[in-house]
Amino acid sequence: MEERGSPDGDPARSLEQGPEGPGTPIQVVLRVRPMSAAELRRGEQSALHCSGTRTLQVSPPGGGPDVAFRFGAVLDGARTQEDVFRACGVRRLGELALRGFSCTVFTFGQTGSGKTYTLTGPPPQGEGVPVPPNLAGIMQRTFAWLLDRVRHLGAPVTLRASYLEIYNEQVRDLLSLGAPRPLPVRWNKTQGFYVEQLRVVEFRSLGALMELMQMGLSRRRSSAHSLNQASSRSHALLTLYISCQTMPPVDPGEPPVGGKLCFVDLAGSEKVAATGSRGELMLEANSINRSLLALGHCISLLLDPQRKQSHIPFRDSKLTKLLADSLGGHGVTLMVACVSPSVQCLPETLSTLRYASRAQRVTTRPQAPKSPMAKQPQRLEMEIRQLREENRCLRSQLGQVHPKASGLSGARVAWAQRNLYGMLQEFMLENERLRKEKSQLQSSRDQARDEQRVLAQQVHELERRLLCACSLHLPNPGPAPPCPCVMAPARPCHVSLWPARWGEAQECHKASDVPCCRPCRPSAPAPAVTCAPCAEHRWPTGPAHTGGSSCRRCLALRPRVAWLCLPSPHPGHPHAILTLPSSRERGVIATGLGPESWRRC
Ligand SMILES: Nc1ncnc2c1ncn2[C@@H]1O[C@H](COP(=O)(O)OP(=O)(O)OP(=O)(O)O)[C@@H](O)[C@H]1O
Repeated sequence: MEERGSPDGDPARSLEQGPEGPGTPIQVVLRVRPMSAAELRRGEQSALHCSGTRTLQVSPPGGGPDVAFRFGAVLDGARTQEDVFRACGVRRLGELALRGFSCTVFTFGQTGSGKTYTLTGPPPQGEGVPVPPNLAGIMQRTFAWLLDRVRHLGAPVTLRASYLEIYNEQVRDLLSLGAPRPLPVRWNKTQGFYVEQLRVVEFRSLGALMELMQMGLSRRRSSAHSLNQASSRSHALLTLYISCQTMPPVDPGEPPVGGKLCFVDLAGSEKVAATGSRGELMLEANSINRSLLALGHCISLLLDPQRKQSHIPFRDSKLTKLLADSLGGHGVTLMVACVSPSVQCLPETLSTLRYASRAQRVTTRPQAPKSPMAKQPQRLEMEIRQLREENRCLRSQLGQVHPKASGLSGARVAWAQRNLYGMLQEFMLENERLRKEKSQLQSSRDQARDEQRVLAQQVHELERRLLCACSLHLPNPGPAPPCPCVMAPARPCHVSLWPARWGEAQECHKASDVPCCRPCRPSAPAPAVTCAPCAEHRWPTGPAHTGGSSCRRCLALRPRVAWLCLPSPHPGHPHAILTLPSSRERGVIATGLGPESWRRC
């Protein structure tokens, strides 16, 4: 007897040895369904015989030696749904999922071999008619066990579910609120392949989960053909997301530790000639066969020890993308291979058996996602590395700064080098102090500016009033004169703003005895003039008197003579000297200026 397959033990035992070890093989359980009523009617013979609990013998129809296949468990047609559930060790997978592992159960086999029956039981007898409890499949039994387990766990667990199908190479959400529409499959480093916008529904009770499953099953594509009256035309993936909040997350936004339990009901491989599929059924069959071929190709390549994981063509189909982690990644995987006992189905059965034999030699490297607490040492290590690097940079910067240039004493530098953080703190305090000082200075500067603006306005107003007053007392101010004091060759005392009406700013000379610009006026003496002829009368210097050094009475008494005009003794100044008959009297009158602007030489 030829024996195929190399199971190293049952699934449970292998997982007990530690799924986090170097590599765990995919566990394979073989289920042989009983002869169907149609097969019995046709009088078909069985070609399969179970030998013990783990070996299947295949008797070729034309005679010849039996071929034996060994799997983790072999279950014949007499085994109940409960037997299958127990033999598959799904509870063990559930426990692993609760610990954060990603677990997958998938059924594989030709069309009509009993995959859907194994996972979810027989098709419902009518809408809303539940599957009898004794016929419930692996999924319902796992749900019941899980909800019960969570209830007794004593720690808060969040349960959510998603349900999708891959139909004609399109992913459709079976739990979508509207009509299912194609969803993209994406990839990222943390999640691997995932379906974008897939609806994930939280549930709290077994009833709610059953409803979700029924909703998905009712929406899943199925059709009738010669080998199966309710043949699934799509691959369906129901995933349970289990989040255990046994320890508080380090970061508030961080999701709790979570595992996954995924049930995959693959569509069955079929020979179109055997099923008689035409039109749409044939297109569906081609799509199913193509994706199963891609899956088989990946499994074959995964067996090659020389082959690196990155070279496995998981991207060839949506199915292989979504099963990538279960087959070659960090998941724990159980495959339930389903076959028909009929001799008529033997070629497909042998194909399934070979497929399953290869699969059970594929190993994965199960890995639970790191909990936040488990991540902590890594995180701290990274922080320490970053701080060391920062420290090194600061030290090198400090070395570049000369102590004298930085204004730090040698003792302070030594201290700072010993304690870089202390130094940084000191700089920050100093910086803060300087900022405060700067803001105070800025506010007092602004205040002074405001005061200056008010004073300038007041000055301007006063000057305006002064000018108004002057213009009222003068018969004709004439054109704007320069300040008379500029004519004196004396040192300027200051620059004064002469009234705008009379021109621009002029230099003022204190030496002048005529008050000129405003600031000079108080300091300029106002000497009294004594009449030269009579030496009796005195009058204040000013524009009111035009008679030179004679009082009005003396002027009236003296004889009138012509005045002599002489060139100016001050080059560049437009004035003339008038000589009076009396040699003792001389005066200077600026040409073209009013009487108010004369002065004595
Ligand atoms: N172990 C079993 N005991 C009794 N009936 C079974 C068993 N397995 C399968 N059947 C019946 O066989 C028929 C085909 O089964 P099922 O639909 O599960 O096959 P399948 O492999 O899912 O097919 P497909 O790939 O076409 O969807 C169904 O009527 C189902 O009730």
